[in-house]
Amino acid sequence: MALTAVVRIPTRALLRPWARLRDSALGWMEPVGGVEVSTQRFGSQRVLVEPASAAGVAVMTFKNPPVNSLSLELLTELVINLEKLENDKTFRGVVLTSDCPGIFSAGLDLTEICGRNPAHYAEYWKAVQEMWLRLYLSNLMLVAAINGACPAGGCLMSLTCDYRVMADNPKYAIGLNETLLGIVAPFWFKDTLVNTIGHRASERALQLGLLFPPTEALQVGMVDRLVPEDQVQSTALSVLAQWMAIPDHARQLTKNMMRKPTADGLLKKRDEDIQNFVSFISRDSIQKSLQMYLAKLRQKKG
Ligand SMILES: CCCCCCCCCC/C=C\CC(=O)SCCNC(=O)CCNC(=O)[C@H](O)C(C)(C)COP(=O)(O)OP(=O)(O)OC[C@H]1O[C@@H](n2cnc3c(N)ncnc32)[C@H](O)[C@@H]1OP(=O)(O)O
Repeated sequence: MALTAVVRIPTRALLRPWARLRDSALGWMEPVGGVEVSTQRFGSQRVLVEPASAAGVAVMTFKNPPVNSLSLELLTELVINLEKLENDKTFRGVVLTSDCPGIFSAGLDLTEICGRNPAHYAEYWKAVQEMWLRLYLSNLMLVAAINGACPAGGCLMSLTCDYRVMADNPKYAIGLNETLLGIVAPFWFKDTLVNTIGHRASERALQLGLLFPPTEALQVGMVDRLVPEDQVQSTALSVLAQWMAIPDHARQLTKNMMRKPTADGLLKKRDEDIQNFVSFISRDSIQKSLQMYLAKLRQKKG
C-alpha cells in the first residue's frame, strides 16, 4: 500500500540541517510552509523502504528469506532503492536492517557462485562490486541495524555503513569467514575491514575466518554498539538523529576523503577484479569446496 501523505519541513531546517534535531525535539513537525518531504513507502520484492518518523530518515529492510543471501536480484534491488533514496534530496540517512528473524544476511548467495557458468559469475561479481561501491561511497548516512547473524558478504555490507548497532545475542556472529569456505576475501573486502578494525586485527580475522560473537565484535571495533535485540532498530535511528546534527556538506566531504582512496582501488581495476574472480571461482577445487560447504549447510537440518 502506498502512503502518499506529504509533510512540509521548514526551509530553515533544510538550510541548517543540524537544526533539525533540536527542532524535532521541540515537535516542529507540524505542516508549515517550506519544502515537501515525501513520506511514501516504496521498495521492491526483496527490499522495503519506509520513511521513518524522523524527517529525512528511511529504513531499508531486506526480505529475501530464508537467510537474506545476496542473490543477484537482492543486490540489484538494493542498488536501485539506494539510488532512489539518494536522488530524493529529502533523505539524509538510512538504517539498513533485515526482515529475516535472527539473520541480518548470510552473505553472498552460494547458489550464484556454485555450479554456474563464467558469464553468470562475471555478471554476479559485477553486481557485488556495484553494491559495495554504491554503499561505501554513499552520500547518505548509513547505519546498520544488525539484528542477527552477519557472515561474509553480510558483514561486508554492514562494514560499508557509517555505524553498526548489533543485537547483543551470543547466538549471532559477524565476520569475514571466507577462508572457512576455502575461498579468499578479495582485496577490497580486506581494505574495508582494515579501515574499520586496523591491519593486525584484520590479518588475524581474515586468515582464521573469524566470526566474532557480539561482545568480541565490539571489542575489536567491528561493531560500534550492542543493544538488546528489540532495541536494535530504535537505537540505529537515534544514532542517525545524532549524526543528522552535522552539516551534510562537511560530513559528506569528510566521508569521501576517508573512503575514496579505498574505492579507487577497485574502480581502477574493476574488469581485472571480475576476471580474477571468474577464474578463481571456476576452479574445480574451489567449486568442490563450495559444494561441500553448501551440502553441510543443507544437511544441518536432516
Ligand atoms: C586470488 C583472489 C581472487 C579473489 C577471488 C574472490 C573469491 C570469492 C570471494 C567471495 C566473497 C564472499 C563470500 C560469501 O559471502 S560466501 C557466503 C558465506 N556465508 C556463510 O558462510 C553463511 C552460511 N550460512 C550460515 O551460516 C547459516 O545459514 C546462517 C546464516 C547462520 C543461518 O543459519 P540457520 O540455521 O538459521 O539457517 P540454515 O538452515 O543454515 O539455512 C537455511 C537455508 O538457507 C541456505 N543458505 C544459508 N546460507 C546461504 C548462502 N550464503 N547462500 C545460499 N544459501 C544459503 C541453507 O543452505 C538452507 O537451505 P535449505 O533450506 O537447506 O535448502
